[in-house]
Amino acid sequence: MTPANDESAVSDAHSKPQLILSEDLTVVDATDAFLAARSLSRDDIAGRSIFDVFPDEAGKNHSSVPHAGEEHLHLALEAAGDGVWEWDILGNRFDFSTRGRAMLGYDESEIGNRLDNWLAITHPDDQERVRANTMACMKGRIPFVSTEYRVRCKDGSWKWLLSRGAVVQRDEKGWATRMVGTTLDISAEQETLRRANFDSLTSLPNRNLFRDRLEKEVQSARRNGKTVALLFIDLDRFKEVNDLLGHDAGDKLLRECANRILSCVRAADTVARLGGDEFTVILIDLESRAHVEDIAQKILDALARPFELSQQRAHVSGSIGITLYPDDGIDPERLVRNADQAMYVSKNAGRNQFHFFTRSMQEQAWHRITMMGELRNALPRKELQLYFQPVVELASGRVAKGEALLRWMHPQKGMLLPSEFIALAEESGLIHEFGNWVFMQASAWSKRWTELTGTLFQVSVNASPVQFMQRKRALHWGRYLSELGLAWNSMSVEITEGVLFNTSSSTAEQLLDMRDAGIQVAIDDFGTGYSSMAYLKRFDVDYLKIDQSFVRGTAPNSTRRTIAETIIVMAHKLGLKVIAEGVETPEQRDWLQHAGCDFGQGYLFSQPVPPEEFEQLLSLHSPAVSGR
Ligand SMILES: Nc1nc2c(ncn2[C@@H]2O[C@H](COP(=O)(O)OP(=O)(O)OP(=O)(O)O)[C@@H](O)[C@H]2O)c(=O)[nH]1
Repeated sequence: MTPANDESAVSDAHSKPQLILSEDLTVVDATDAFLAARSLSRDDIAGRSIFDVFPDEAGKNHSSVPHAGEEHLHLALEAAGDGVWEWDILGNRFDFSTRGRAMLGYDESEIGNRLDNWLAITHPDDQERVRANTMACMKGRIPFVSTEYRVRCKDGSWKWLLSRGAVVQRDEKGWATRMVGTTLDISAEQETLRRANFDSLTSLPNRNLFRDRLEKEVQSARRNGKTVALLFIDLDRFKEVNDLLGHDAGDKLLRECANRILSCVRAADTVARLGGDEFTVILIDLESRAHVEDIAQKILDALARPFELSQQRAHVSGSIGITLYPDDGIDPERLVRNADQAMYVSKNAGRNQFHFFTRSMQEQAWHRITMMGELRNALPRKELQLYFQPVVELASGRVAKGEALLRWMHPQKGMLLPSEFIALAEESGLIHEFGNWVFMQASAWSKRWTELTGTLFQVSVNASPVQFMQRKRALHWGRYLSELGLAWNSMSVEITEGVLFNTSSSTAEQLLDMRDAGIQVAIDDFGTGYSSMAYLKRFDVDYLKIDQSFVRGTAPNSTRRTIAETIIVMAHKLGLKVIAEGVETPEQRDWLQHAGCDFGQGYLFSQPVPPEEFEQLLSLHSPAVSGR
């Protein structure tokens, strides 16, 4: 808000001889001092144009030097702004008051007295607007001119000015011969506006301005019967750039991404950064769907080029979701959601690609939202249950351990496997609650079966990488075991190799804490990921679980079996025990036993079963239990 229309400025300034003007140079109020000096009452001036209040002074002659009568006008104008200008069009003379010049750091001797001298220090991007607005006023198309533009100060910086003025004299043919006006420094307001609307890292429009633009483009397309495309872009694996090269390099990459995306679109299109590594593009005046595809592909190609970041080279890619107005939706909110959903489809399909929004995506999204709501209630409604699958010692054939597996007994859909809901639990953060519940339940069963069999009976639980990510949600499982009075190796935790490779300190610390508490660690699905032996040593892992793809359906002498045998030998050399998953036939069991594998798990022995059934299995294989 400028002083001219700031109500508080009116009351604060009553002691000074000031006149308060609105944007169109109408008098809002005046200070008592101002009125007293001119023998005017408030009623004489309030709500009237400045040029009506001072008709005699406004534009009496062409002279660029204000004569005595005009001083009122100048005083009044100067009180309303930081500077007063007067343009004698016939005399080609543009006068800017001392106060106005001082605002920009220039004195009387600097910058000439012609309009072009001032236009020369006007920002090139704003010159045309200044000219066009002034011309409109001169031609009488608008009663007052009001333009925001940038001017270069003496120190080289740019200031945002608001210039308002009017034609105060015309010749007999109606040509404007003289204009006067005021100039305000609005840099501070512009800066506030800029901060509210632009992203400070990339200078692109931020979420705020993006929403605004999308709404405007949709309105304009509605009026003109045009199509708008909205692209949602999320960089792939950008976190790795931050983790490996540092946050500054990540920032640099984001800035470069902004430039690359900008270079793929036209000036009238909008590129915005919503935050993090998320960008959006609004494409207008579309010719065809193929046109959108071309631009999306261009953006993907641009992002896939290597980034040179302070002597280091980085690679990322982008996943893009696209939605069209009006085909997919007419509401901007809806369009953003559509594009976001389509972007997730690109991510899940392998990244570095684009997908258009489809109705079935919307249905899937609804399905996810519904499932998420139901999942939140699963624990309180006691719908979660543990099943157990035996782990058999191959040499003796006895059930040596059990793996706890989570099941969701969905009231309508029946029993759901972890693959159908764990990703949702990870996304919603419910995984922390679920993980703790599983550990506690499984510990209780371990305790019971240890008492029942008379020997320590270890139960393993699966832990998701997400459970290790937040230090503030540390897994206090070791403490829980002591409270239960359970032995240190009553429980083991199965993690995937990815957890070992996670560079975050939280993950490493939590894993080592767990090891310190005596909980054993097994690596699940071994052989399918990075399979680095060095990491196994670093975290003092106890068990390797060979992925079932190396066992189930494999032929004797096949490469898969050779890999499995090699893993067994290497693991033993490192002092690790090996569990083979997916054992389905006696032939596979015999081969594994021959290869020196310690334990086996699979349908040959038993499917995962509820705890009561598991207990029966135990009694079949354990003399202590069967003897009771
Ligand atoms: N350098 C930098 N990093 C940021 C900024 N804002 C967010 N981030 C990081 O950007 C990363 C965004 O990660 P995600 O999009 O979740 O993950 P991603 O690694 O890109 O993985 P996918 O999207 O699944 O392919 C997080 O690690 C944030 O910490 C920023 O302004 N500068």
